[in-house]
Amino acid sequence: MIETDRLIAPDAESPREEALERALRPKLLDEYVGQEKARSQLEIFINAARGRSEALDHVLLFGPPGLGKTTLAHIIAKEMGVNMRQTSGPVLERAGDLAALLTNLEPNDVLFIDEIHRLSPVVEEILYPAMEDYRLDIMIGEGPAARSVRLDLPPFTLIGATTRAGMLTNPLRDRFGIVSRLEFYTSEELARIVHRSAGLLEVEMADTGSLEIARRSRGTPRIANRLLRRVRDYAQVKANGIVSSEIADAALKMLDVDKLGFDVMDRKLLLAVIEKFGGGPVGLDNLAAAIGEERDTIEDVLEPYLIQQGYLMRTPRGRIATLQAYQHFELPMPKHLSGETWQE
Ligand SMILES: Nc1ncnc2c1ncn2[C@@H]1O[C@H](COP(=O)(O)OP(=O)(O)OP(=O)(O)O)[C@@H](O)[C@H]1O
Ligand SMILES: [Mg+2]
Repeated sequence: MIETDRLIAPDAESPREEALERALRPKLLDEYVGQEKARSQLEIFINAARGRSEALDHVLLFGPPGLGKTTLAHIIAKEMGVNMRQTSGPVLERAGDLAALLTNLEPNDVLFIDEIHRLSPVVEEILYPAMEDYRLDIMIGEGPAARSVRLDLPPFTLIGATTRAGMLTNPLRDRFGIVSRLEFYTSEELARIVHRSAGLLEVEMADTGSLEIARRSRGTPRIANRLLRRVRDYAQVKANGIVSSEIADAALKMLDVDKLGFDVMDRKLLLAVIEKFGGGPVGLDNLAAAIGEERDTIEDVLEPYLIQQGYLMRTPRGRIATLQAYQHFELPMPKHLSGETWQE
């Protein structure tokens, strides 16, 4: 029944999982759990824009995979009462691809560009005047016959999503009026999400069961929903389908997700820093080679949660395992960590 090789990988892997996710996706701002800051800001801006019958200002959503960027983009369009067109950075190869999308928008529509840090420079160039003045400047023809044509666009809202705000060029970032950073969710928030999803999936769930799943979901709704589905299978076969905290715990143990929600890859990374590199500092390339993972996967997917939870530190000289990491694995602490005021 396990459909992915990394159970807690925060990116959606199969088309089947994407379909399942769509079914669980909240549709309105009120159903969107957590992210208080982003939500309360958006609520005001959306109401104001609607009140003036204007397009909402351009929105940049950033944060690790699976925290709800795509979900929020859909919600914004829905709350604005407009259509949403969706594309992604790598798909827009030529200026004409973007022009085709933009010229088809209705007034105040949303254009959602996922992975916006991967736009090609030529596409980015024509996006600037489109965002700023709702204007397209495109070249038609080649050589001496080439001429520039200007097209007026209807007012629209660009929503960009990225896991890598740092990779956006400054001119692009500056053109977003609303910038929202999504944060990892607390266990209580994730428990609410699990509870809601369990209702939609018609899983019988004890509150203690949702909390057990929530605690082990790496702060990420996508992982929480995925673990819920696996736990449901287990409960169905082993326990009349009712998910108690004991059942959740047993299922997650079987799936090799530990008490902190770390899976095989998390443990491999932390143990490599500790055992192969003496606790660090170790550079990203060396670490990637040691555990056989891509640099990008380490930076985008594995590290953010380990850093946020205080198991790993990112320093100018490389990654360092913290005291907590040694304690988690019950390993003897190196001297430099046993003192109280250890400094890098
Ligand atoms: N705030 C939330 N409340 C309830 N469910 C949520 C919330 N955020 C995300 N989810 C659930 O998590 C799933 C993944 O969210 P989403 O696809 O929006 O993540 P993402 O940030 O776009 O990820 P990626 O970076 O991989 O594109 C959604 O299908 C949805 O069911
Ligand atoms: Mg997404």
